[in-house]
Amino acid sequence: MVIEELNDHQQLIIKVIEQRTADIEQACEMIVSAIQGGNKVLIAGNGGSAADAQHIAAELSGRFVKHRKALPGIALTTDTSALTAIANDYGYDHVFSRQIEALAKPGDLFIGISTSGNSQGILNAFKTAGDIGCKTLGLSGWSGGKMNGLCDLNVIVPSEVTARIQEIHILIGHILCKAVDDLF
Ligand SMILES: O=C(CO)[C@@H](O)[C@H](O)[C@H](O)[C@H](O)COP(=O)(O)O
Ligand SMILES: [Zn+2]
Repeated sequence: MVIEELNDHQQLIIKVIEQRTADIEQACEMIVSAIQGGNKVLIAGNGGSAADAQHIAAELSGRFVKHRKALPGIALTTDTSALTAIANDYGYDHVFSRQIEALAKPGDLFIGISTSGNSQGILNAFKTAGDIGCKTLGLSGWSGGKMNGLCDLNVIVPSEVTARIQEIHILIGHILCKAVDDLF
């Protein structure tokens, strides 16, 4: 079992290198240009992708590898008061879009993470972020799901296995953080 899992991961990395390098480079340009322009990066996802959102945000406000100034990365998955109030009063599908309505400004970058590309809360968040004039970056899997067409760039990990997709998402997250570190 273990060697099969490791081999699956390795095969997927090879596919990502072959098929998605240009998209990941474009995603790096999006985050670099948002940060250079003095904008915020807002990030959201469910379950393991919520953890990814927090992980990436913390590496912006804290640090990734090198010491540099603190940067505005905010995960929309951490404020349990906001999450529970919005879910209770408006429905779970609004937990991210409502926070975006409250916090986002034109030029900010919203990163929505969904392995299926179909989580309604993330889809609503893309619609609201786009309406406000944010740049929008998706990290997804399968064929991109309903996130296709809802974000400026949807980086689709070519797999149908949630765990494998998530493993590549955090790799992409670290590459985005490296691109930001390289600015300083
Ligand atoms: O981490 C895992 C599975 O590896 C789960 O927690 C997973 O993130 C959850 O089932 C999510 O709700 C899946 O949502 P999504 O990626 O399709 O948007
Ligand atoms: Zn997981």
